[in-house]
Amino acid sequence: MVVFSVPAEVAVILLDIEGTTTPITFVQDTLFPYIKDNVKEYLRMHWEEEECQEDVSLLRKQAEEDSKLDGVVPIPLETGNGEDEIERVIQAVVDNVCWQMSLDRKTTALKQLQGHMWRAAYATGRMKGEFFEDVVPAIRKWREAGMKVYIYSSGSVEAQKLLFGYSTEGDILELFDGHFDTKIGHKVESESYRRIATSIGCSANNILFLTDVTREANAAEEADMHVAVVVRPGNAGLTDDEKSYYNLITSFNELFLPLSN
Ligand SMILES: CSCCC(=O)C(=O)COP(=O)(O)O
Ligand SMILES: [Mg+2]
Repeated sequence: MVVFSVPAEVAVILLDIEGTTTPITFVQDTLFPYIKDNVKEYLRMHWEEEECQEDVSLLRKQAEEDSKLDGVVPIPLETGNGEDEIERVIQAVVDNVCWQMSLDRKTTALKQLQGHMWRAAYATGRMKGEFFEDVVPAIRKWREAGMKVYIYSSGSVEAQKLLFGYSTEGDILELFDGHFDTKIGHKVESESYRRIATSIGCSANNILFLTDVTREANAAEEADMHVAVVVRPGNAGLTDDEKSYYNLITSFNELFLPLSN
């Protein structure tokens, strides 16, 4: 087993979700199809609610920002409250969501709606968050060794809390000291990682970030975080240059903590 020795200055482990704690297949085959299959019904049921209208406004604003992109679906304002008019706007929202999902976009607007939609699926037991088998035991060990553990995912904080709160391992939210999503900034921008360090109250070099995406690893490294790239079944392949540049781990068990020396 290859071992990555965590530098002594690291006191915080920051984790990505998809491709790091959780198989990409769970996201692609369970979480995302639920959205595509249920978005129209969800919008019809919740249309009059404030939360739903806030989600739609955010999606509309995002569509305006995306107006130059190929295939973008604009979301018109309702010009009345007749059933046909509401149905016309709902259809535009559905088409916009499906367009964004076809590109696996990580916009805050899309992720916010998804988080709200998954609430019912988790609460009724229709879905349970899944993790690679090494994940939960390793996090428990890190915490016993005094590490703080945070999540940083494109999935909204609400979606993250559902995944860890309703999981195959039960409610494991207590294992985390906090959560970050794209409200702090996008995962490929180094400024996001600086803000996370400030928010946690430590230096960036006190943090080790684990992710499957090298553009995210690169941004974190630029902000002075330590990084390791997680190689899991089903993740995108890495180039030879990436394989030789980054510290790679295939399981959280490959992290060797300074306190366990
Ligand atoms: C609770 S996260 C749901 C998965 C998701 O929507 C997503 O975008 C995951 O992205 P990540 O940044 O964790 O790779
Ligand atoms: Mg990921």
